[in-house]
Amino acid sequence: MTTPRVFVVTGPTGSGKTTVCRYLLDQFKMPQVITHTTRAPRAGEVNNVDYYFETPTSFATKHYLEHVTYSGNQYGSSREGLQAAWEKAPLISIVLDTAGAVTYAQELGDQAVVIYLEVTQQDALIARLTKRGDEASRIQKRVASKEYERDQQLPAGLVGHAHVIVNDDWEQTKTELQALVARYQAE
Ligand SMILES: Nc1ncnc2c1ncn2[C@@H]1O[C@H](COP(=O)(O)OP(=O)(O)OP(=O)(O)O)[C@@H](O)[C@H]1O
Ligand SMILES: Nc1nc2c(ncn2[C@@H]2O[C@H](COP(=O)(O)O)[C@@H](O)[C@H]2O)c(=O)[nH]1
Repeated sequence: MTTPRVFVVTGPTGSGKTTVCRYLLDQFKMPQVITHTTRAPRAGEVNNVDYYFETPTSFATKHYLEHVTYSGNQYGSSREGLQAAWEKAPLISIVLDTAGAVTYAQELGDQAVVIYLEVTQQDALIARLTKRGDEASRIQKRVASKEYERDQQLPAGLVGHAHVIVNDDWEQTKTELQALVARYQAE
């Protein structure tokens, strides 16, 4: 029987965290934990699917396992969200910034399978955000944030715990993800 675990997908903005979780859902039926945010939806994002989009007032009423401020917006995830996803499948995923990933590793231990995504060329990250359709002003604000700088490196608290995947080549990334899922499906 597969042990319940959460794949915590973290890394810099634009590194492919959301893309990886979509792939895990499509390919392996791994439900994604939906988190809460006060940021405005991007084009095509849907409330209760991509995020629970909150006002600052409604955000404050929720009970979080962890919450952070990222580039001026608030984000948070709950134990209830994890349980709801685990009711559907033993292997689930969540997208978090590196501060959230450190908290999950501390709180959940081996139940948290942390994947740190990185991209060799930093220019590629900004090009990907532009291609994704992010407004230039939002990209500039994000790139100037201290969280952006921080997430460029694997935090000390995740060294020896995280699986590092260089997401330059999507085909190679898929191969590494397939191996990781197979390993945890068998444990
Ligand atoms: N290996 C890859 N090669 C090229 N483009 C990629 C690759 N992986 C993801 N992308 C593209 O890069 C863009 C950013 O990816 P994604 O939204 O998954 O990043 P993210 O890490 O979730 O970003 P953020 O933290 O800003 O939400 C998307 O348009 C996605 O299609
Ligand atoms: N610690 C947490 N980080 C979260 C959560 N939900 C999303 N995120 C991370 O925030 C940034 C920005 O996300 P974006 O969708 O605005 O690009 C990114 O690193 C996400 O991984 C959360 O609940 N907790």
